[in-house]
Amino acid sequence: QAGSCPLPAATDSHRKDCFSSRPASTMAQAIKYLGQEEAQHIDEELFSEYGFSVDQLMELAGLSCATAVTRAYPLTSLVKARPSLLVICGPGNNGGDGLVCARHLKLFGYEPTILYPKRPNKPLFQGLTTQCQKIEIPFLTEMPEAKMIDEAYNLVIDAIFGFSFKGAVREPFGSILDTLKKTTVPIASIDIPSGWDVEQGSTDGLQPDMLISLTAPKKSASLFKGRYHFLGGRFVPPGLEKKYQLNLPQYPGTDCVLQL
Ligand SMILES: NC(=O)C1=CN([C@@H]2O[C@H](COP(=O)(O)OP(=O)(O)OC[C@H]3O[C@@H](n4cnc5c(N)ncnc54)[C@H](OP(=O)(O)O)[C@@H]3O)[C@@H](O)[C@H]2O)[C@@H](O)CC1
Ligand SMILES: [K+]
Repeated sequence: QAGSCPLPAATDSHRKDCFSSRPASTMAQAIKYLGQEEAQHIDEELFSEYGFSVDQLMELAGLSCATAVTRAYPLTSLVKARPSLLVICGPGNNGGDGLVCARHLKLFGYEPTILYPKRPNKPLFQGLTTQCQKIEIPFLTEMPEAKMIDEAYNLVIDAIFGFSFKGAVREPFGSILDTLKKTTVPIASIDIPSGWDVEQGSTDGLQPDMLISLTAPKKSASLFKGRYHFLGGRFVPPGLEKKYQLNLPQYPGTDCVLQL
């Protein structure tokens, strides 16, 4: 394909620009890290102005998360005999992303188990729960002890809180996060490490090994110290990206995730 590039002596960066849908000038600008209100405005606009439904975007978000997990922790890299994962889902849409992620990971050959202690009484979440139950993903009735988690699972997926988290953590999630802090298995956090202030992070909170930022990273992601930071949620319309000056990097080919 390189022969079709109109630039003379196409270097790698020239080639990238040739096959990019955006002008070269925007590619160098740094990706924007969003504040809490800005993330919520973008979310609302996707529904109100752009006509998306929650379940549509949740499906794409959860698929991105499952795909990113397969990149960072391929089946062949897992240390336990079984490809077991613990997915902990919270009471909002971050928890919904976790349910979708668990379903895809099961189809990708992993063995997820879900903890979903506070379930919203809404058809969307009931449907996502049924879908997981029907493909024989087990649901735990209580949070295991840290030692048991370290023995049983290769990875914990943290889908407890996302960009709407505020204030002091309420139960049962305070105890769940306290237990998670005592575990040594890697943690992959969806959108925000749960318990972190969306903008300021947390000095004594979770220290996940992986962060999957959805749509665009939030401000606290600049404090993430783990090994893998991925961007997912490849559904942002160009008009919205421009309005909020997100400066999103180009996803490779047809991929739904990108390692930052
Ligand atoms: N456009 C996008 O990018 C898309 C984003 N998506 C995903 O949605 C996520 C945002 O979802 P969200 O707005 O539903 O909020 P989320 O963060 O899950 O939490 C809300 C829940 O937590 C609770 N809660 C809050 N604070 C608490 C506390 N201190 N202690 C205890 N509980 C607390 C709060 O309870 P309440 O205050 O209502 O009692 C409520 O039940 C986002 O991060 C991304 O993952 C995708 O699905 C689709 C496209
Ligand atoms: K999270």
